[in-house]
Amino acid sequence: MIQVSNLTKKFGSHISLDSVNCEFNKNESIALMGANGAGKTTLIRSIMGYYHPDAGEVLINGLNPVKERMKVLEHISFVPQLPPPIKLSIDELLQYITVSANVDKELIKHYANEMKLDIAANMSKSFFKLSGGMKQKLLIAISLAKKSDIIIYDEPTANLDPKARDDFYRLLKQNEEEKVLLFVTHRLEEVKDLVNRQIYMDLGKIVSDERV
Ligand SMILES: Nc1ncnc2c1ncn2[C@@H]1O[C@H](COP(=O)(O)OP(=O)(O)OP(=O)(O)O)[C@@H](O)[C@H]1O
Repeated sequence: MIQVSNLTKKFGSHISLDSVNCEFNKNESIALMGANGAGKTTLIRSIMGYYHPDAGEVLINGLNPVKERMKVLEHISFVPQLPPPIKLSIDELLQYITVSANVDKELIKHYANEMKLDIAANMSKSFFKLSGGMKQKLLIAISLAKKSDIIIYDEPTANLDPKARDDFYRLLKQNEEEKVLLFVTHRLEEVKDLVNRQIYMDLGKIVSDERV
């Protein structure tokens, strides 16, 4: 589903990805780990077509994510490390997502409810005025409701309290079948039951890739 071939990405003279090769297929749940600056975020941004590679390529279901970004993003649910500074109200945001990405609004509300986010009480509030944890819960609810075949999470639990983390992992467990789940994390023990592949990066390279 995701093929990364000889992918190199530089920022100035710094090599963030150094000829990376990997493949991610259906029914794989991958913990992507490594020290700060190892290249994890650069890899997932490259998968989503944010960056032009300096060499090599990424293919998502055969499509180039830089050239066919909109088509590729239809297949991907993504929750970033830091929530984006969205100025829309929750109501407007849900409306926008429902129309632009064809996501079922009621399903977003369902998952928000499962994440113990009181969406009804916050409908008119701006997204950026929610607490860090509330933003993350809403983004997670949207990512699950989107029903994509590729789910990418870049350390999504930093702002979640332990109960919310448990809720999140439970929902994810119910939703991982027939998908690629790519989970950037520094806490393997939290996602151990969820993943069946563990990849470590260092200095822009994959240094270990184990199926577990
Ligand atoms: N937009 C950018 N401009 C310049 N340098 C960048 C950019 N994005 C990443 N880098 C550099 O690329 C390297 C890899 O960064 P990346 O964010 O991919 O690491 P990471 O493994 O996700 O780290 P962390 O665990 O801290 O999130 C770092 O040295 C970083 O400074």
